[in-house]
Amino acid sequence: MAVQSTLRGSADPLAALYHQYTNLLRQRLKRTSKATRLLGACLLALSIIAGWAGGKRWWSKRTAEKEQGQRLHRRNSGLKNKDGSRVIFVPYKDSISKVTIHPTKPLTFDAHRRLFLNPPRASGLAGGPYAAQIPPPQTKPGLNLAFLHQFLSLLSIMIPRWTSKETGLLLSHGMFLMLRTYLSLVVARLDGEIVRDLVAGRGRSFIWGIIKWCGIGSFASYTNAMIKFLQSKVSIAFRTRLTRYIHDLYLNDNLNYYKLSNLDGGIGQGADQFITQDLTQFCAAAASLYSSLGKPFIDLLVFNFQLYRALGPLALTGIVSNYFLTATILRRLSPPFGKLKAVEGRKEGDFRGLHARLIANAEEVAFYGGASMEKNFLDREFRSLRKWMEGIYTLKIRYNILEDFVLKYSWSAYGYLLSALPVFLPAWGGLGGIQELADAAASGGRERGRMKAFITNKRLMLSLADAGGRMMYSIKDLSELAGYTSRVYTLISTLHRVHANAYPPQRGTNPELYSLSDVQGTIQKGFDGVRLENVPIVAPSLFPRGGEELINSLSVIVHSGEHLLISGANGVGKSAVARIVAGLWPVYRGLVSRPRSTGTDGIMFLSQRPYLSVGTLRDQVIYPDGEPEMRERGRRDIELKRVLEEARLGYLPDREGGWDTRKEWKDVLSGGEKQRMCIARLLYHEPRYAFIDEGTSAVSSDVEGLLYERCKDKGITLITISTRASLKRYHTFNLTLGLGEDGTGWEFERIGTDKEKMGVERELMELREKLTKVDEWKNRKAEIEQELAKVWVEGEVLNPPEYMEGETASEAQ
Ligand SMILES: Nc1ncnc2c1ncn2[C@@H]1O[C@H](COP(=O)(O)OP(=O)(O)OP(=O)(O)O)[C@@H](O)[C@H]1O
Repeated sequence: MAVQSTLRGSADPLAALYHQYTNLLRQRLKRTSKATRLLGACLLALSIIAGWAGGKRWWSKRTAEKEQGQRLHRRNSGLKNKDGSRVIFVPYKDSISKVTIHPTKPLTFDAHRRLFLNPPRASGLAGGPYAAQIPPPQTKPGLNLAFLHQFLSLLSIMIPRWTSKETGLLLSHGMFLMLRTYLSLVVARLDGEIVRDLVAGRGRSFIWGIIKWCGIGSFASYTNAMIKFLQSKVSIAFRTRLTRYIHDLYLNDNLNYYKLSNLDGGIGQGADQFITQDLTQFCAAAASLYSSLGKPFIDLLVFNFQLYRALGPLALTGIVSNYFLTATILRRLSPPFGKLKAVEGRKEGDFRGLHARLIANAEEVAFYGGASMEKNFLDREFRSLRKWMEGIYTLKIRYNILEDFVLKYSWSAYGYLLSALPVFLPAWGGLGGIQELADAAASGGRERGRMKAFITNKRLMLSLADAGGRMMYSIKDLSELAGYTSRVYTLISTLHRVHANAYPPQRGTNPELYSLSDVQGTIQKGFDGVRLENVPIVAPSLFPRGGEELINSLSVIVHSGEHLLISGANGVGKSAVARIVAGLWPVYRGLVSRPRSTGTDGIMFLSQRPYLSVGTLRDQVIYPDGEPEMRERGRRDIELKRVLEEARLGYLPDREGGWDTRKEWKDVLSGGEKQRMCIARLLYHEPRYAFIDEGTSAVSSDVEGLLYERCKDKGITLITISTRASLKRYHTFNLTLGLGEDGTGWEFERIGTDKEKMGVERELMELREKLTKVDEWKNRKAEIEQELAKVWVEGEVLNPPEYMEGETASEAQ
């Protein structure tokens, strides 16, 4: 027959493989003996029974696990494993799903530090004189070596091992991508055959072709759906890895979550936008890039090969040079999408941050009636974001016109030209040209042959154009990915810097006094007491600036049972002392000694603003412990009830509906109740030492006294920060800050000493003396008022008005 597909010569490799193995299996089965078959049947039966028993056990274990999960979820609780991992239970659909979280090993962080803090010089990310910023400002997010280094560094977190789950996901994704390419090839061939049969008027073949088309179509749809599904799975798997890694680095004993925005400042206001939005977009872009680059790449290889066979080397040269030309033009003319996206991310973050701030302080703003001011801030931020985005869209218009024209229309025209090669230049037209020459010798059917070859080639060309187009579109996607990559890399590098306390002095400059590059103090943990020796109290500034000295050199020691009151005017640095002992602020010079642990048997800090966590009522009392820790310590709800009663909050469990009630506690409890809840935490944890920063300022003085006495009875040594002199009676020592002319002096004295008593008596005598003069002052006051009541007119004195006369008369009486 004259009509032959140019592709028919290539036997379908998958079909051949399938036939070969089914034949092999059939032959093997025919050759087996009766005994072997019997043995096989027995083994099959045994495995079915074993499978059933195993399945039953698995099912009952799962049911028990679910019940336990539901109970623990209700209590906002989980399980702790011996290897340090935690099992938590999260609602999933109508049931509860179990999630095991393994903490990142400290060694992993150490190993990664090289990637994030010490990048190769060639990448252009090495700090140089700009170590204050990561990445340095001269590195623009875009398609460059810096992007490659950043992406590979993040990849080492997203795919930590070849044996990890993500590798499996990527492999199966890749398999489906290849399957899809193969199906496109089959579809292209089938398309040609159907048109050929239609033109030839062969009804049966035509119908058979349509049936095959539908079958392949449904399989192709399944493949497409799986590709999308696996892409989302890859994206969420990447996100899970990165989020857990970042959380482990962000929320740990080194207090990185505090230091990141209060001391380092490398990522601006906060990490929330980075961890939520930017990370999601990065993972989605990275996962889609795999298919948007991977699939077209496979398509390009396969289709180019097929077209090379069908249309000859001239066409292939044309196609390949077309790619290079297009890629060069688009790359030259594409705006810096990476940089644009990175800035957009930052602006989105600022806008979102303002909203979060308003939600957190809604009550305060409402009392002030500050809605219009807040609206101004929000509108201004949104306007800036809008302007930026409009700018991006305007830049995109020009690029999109060019991109569309080049990729859709000029490529199609080029495709027609290439498909016509076998017809007009058979000698240059590959297999198609040979076919053309053969058909020319035979009589009839030439047009039909051309038609089928053209349809097949045209479809291949379309798929190729589509693949090539997607590759080219990926240039833009890649640039945007570079922007997201830069944001996520910046976050992780900054976290590593905070974690490792890596603040090298800036080259060519001397570090400022009290800069993070020049921290020389020592913290000694494991001391039974609190001691500061020649420690300057310094309010830090964001790196690389130096901090502001509040107190030149403080030396204090607090032993067990010697309660200390820290007093002084506002802003002199009372809370700063607590921040330094807690490790929030650096110890620039001198020595700070404190107990090793925070919490039970160690030291606790109650901040000036009472904090209430999300979770149940129980969680509020036992914070920062969770329920698993509480059970581990062998503590029971009945003890919590007693603790609440001691803090004068015994009515709460009944009022709020039990220990497992979850509410927005910061809105439910009053100011005084919040402070008493914090005292309840102290009574629950029973630390040896406790800093209480204005912890009872909203509590009535009688209850305040009771709370202090209760804490002392429990053996807690109190270090109170307060301006209330009445609190002196519960303390042994008093540290007064902010003395002297410049306010950097301090005095440490025992309360109730002779010196102090003399001071009080002197004050009493002065007051008594003043009281003796009261009558004298009263008479003088009356005289002045009488004088003032007269109205002077130039030259004469008018009598006071009538109503004043009555008043002066009554006063005189
Ligand atoms: N995170 C911070 N970064 C830099 N400076 C800060 C920070 N927090 C507070 N300061 C500054 O440090 C100084 C001391 O603050 P601190 O909170 O210790 O005052 P205080 O004596 O406790 O005052 P108050 O009685 O009002 O609570 C203040 O001038 C304050 O502006």
